[in-house]
Amino acid sequence: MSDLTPYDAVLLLSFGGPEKPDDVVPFLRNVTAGRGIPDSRLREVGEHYYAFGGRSPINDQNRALLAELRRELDERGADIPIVLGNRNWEPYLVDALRDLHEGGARRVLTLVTSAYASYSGCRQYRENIAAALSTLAEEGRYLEVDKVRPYFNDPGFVQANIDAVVSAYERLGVPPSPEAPLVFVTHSIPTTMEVASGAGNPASYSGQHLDVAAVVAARAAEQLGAPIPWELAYCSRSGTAFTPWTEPDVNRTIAALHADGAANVVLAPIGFVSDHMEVIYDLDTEARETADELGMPMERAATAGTAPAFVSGLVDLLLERAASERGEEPERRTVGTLGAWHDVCPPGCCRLRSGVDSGVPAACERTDVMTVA
Ligand SMILES: CC1=C(CCC(=O)O)c2cc3nc(cc4[nH]c(cc5[nH]c(cc1n2)c(C)c5CCC(=O)O)c(CCC(=O)O)c4C)C(CCC(=O)O)=C3C
Ligand SMILES: [Fe+2]
Repeated sequence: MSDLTPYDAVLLLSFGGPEKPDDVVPFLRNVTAGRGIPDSRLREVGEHYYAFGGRSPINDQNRALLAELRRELDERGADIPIVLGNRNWEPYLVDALRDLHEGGARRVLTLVTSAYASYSGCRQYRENIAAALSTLAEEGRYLEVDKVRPYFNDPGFVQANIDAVVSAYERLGVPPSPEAPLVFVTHSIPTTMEVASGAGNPASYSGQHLDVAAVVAARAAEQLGAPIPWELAYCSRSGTAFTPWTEPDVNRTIAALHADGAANVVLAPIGFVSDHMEVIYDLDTEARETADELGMPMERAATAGTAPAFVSGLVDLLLERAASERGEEPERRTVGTLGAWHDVCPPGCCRLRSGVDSGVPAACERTDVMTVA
């Protein structure tokens, strides 16, 4: 019998995506909320979605992950509700929390579908939680919500990525070498966000990826029996050309490797937890076109998705956090050199810009305020 006390519900919190063409503009209006971008521009931004029938695979992938988490919790005898809530689409976060409250939940543990710590993957979700809690408080519904620490260096998540890289080389049929290097890929972010992600933390967003990449490459190399030359590249840059974002772009990296004599390439999207739009468009469509034009056979490694090692690692993290809240000292398992991230973010953690307090309230953060009884 696994104990998730003091929690009485688990929330899987994600980005959300459109399910049909008519959803695309309203979805993008949510993503870009408050920036007043005209619908005509949103339809252009939505081209990737329309090219896939107006449907993102992300919601199906989250429902599949939810089902696997449910199965794993049942298997361990953890009788606790688990539901899905999204930042930008149905089921919306606020509705998911309201349903949980209606069902009697008062203390909720959240798992976000971002493994790495940055504004996009950490604080922005915590801002969404704070906003939802404030709406619910106006309805007289009070909940306490915690969030599981960033899990990029969780042994389960990393194992799923090691297995995926080994399988990708097996499909490629060419062992790793300078002729068949490995490119780890993640989401590009503005460099201001990258700098802010490292403030007060053991590593920035890109530093976290480099640490995971080193472990994945070393362990996969052991299994494949050859060292793996690797690099970290980025995809899905947006914003204007005047704003610097983390580089190099994956297409540029593929071309540079080709120029240096690589005849094949393996892409490993370690920055994403499932094969959503950024993966199927930016990698399986765009990067594949780049590799095809260069005549380079390319294999794209799977994302963690619903790999048993990943799912089991996530449930370990839920149990770990519950134990910590009960005042126990559970083992905080990690791989790599960085160690376990904080359970509760320090004030100012993962800001949009370093040193700039946006004034937007964020939940799951230490208040560092003395309360007088
Ligand atoms: C680091 C990061 C992750 C990885 C961590 C994680 O997995 O959470 C991520 C995930 C995702 N990003 C997604 C989609 C979008 N991201 C956008 C815009 C942006 N992302 C950013 C960063 C990230 N984003 C940033 C700095 C922006 C620009 C500022 C802004 O606009 O906030 C835009 C707006 C249009 C555009 O600018 O291109 C869209 C539509 C989807 C859904 C995919 C689907 O539907 O399958 C997912 C999972
Ligand atoms: Fe954070």
